[in-house]
Amino acid sequence: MARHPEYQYLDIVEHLLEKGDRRLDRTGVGTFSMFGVMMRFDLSDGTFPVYTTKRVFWKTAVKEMLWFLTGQTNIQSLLRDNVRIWTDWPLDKYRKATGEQISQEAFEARILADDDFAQAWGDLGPVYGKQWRRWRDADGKEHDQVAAVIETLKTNPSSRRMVFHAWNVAELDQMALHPCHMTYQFHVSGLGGGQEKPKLSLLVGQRSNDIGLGNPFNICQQAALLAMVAQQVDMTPGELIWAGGDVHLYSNHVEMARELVRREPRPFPKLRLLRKPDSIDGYRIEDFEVTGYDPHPAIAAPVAV
Ligand SMILES: Nc1nc(=O)c2c([nH]1)NC[C@@H]1CN(c3ccc(C(=O)N[C@@H](CCC(=O)O)C(=O)O)cc3)CN21
Ligand SMILES: O=c1ccn([C@H]2C[C@H](O)[C@@H](COP(=O)(O)O)O2)c(=O)[nH]1
Repeated sequence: MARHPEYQYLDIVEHLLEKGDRRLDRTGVGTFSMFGVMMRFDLSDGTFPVYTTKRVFWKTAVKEMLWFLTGQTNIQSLLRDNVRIWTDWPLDKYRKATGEQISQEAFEARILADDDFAQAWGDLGPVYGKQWRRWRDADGKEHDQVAAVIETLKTNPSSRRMVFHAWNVAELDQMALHPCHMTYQFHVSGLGGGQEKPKLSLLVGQRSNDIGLGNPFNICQQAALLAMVAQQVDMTPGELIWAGGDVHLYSNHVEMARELVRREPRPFPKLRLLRKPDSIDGYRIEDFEVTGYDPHPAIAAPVAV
């Protein structure tokens, strides 16, 4: 039997544990790192690559992807959806600016209850959603890169120019964090005719990746994006190909990593979209049906801010 595709991930984890380059990083936590990594996941049979060697909260990750697609950049809308993974950055900024040692819970409650406060303190700047849907050019015109890619997929699917990306150099200094997953490039195969629908693949270029927390989220949310776009253009999902630049294990994730490589992967779940919305803007978390997910237990780990 073929080796379980999750071993691509576990091999990276193991390599970082054994041979990772020890370095200090921006957060001060310290990492074990390697540079230049690729993984490929075949999604054509409905496979949804949610890792199984720990429970991955795939709904949270997919909700984050849906939030990117809305073009929003304020954590208020994430919190309304009970997604708390971005709170640390505005919280850190607020504490440093005001000296107030507010708890995460109290800060989140205030963002939710007080729109003015959310405006002032909950915005992450022009991060992913803004760049994907409303990239501003030098003349002030806004570009919807996602809609443009979908339009090209419908009208000229053999194009080699179906890309959207978030690394807007002019606006980097206004972002809470620089984009980590940066380039999304689509490719269609099987256009030569025949019975089968064409296959849509996605290559994601990610300059920096937290292998313990970020990667499991990124892989399943990128697979979810591919499934949505494929459905919109009436194609079958092909491969998700993921290319990482600085791929690192934070030093406070070493115990989790050792446990992950001790565990044996179980079959990946399957994803089905229960509804076809009129456009890429119409998806909701309820549209994602995931079956056969039977992971090992969750492992809690701190996020480096
Ligand atoms: N250091 C770092 N790692 C990241 O992965 C990361 C950042 N920073 N900054 C921006 C976003 C935020 N991301 C995050 C942040 C936290 C979790 C996290 O804590 N995940 C938990 C469960 C969280 C939950 O369900 O609420 C996990 O066990 O996966 C995941 C991704 C991904 N990105
Ligand atoms: O989707 C994401 C977002 C962020 N990360 C990680 C990668 C790094 O550990 C930090 C970002 O720090 P930089 O100093 O800007 O590289 O966040 C991720 O893995 N996935």
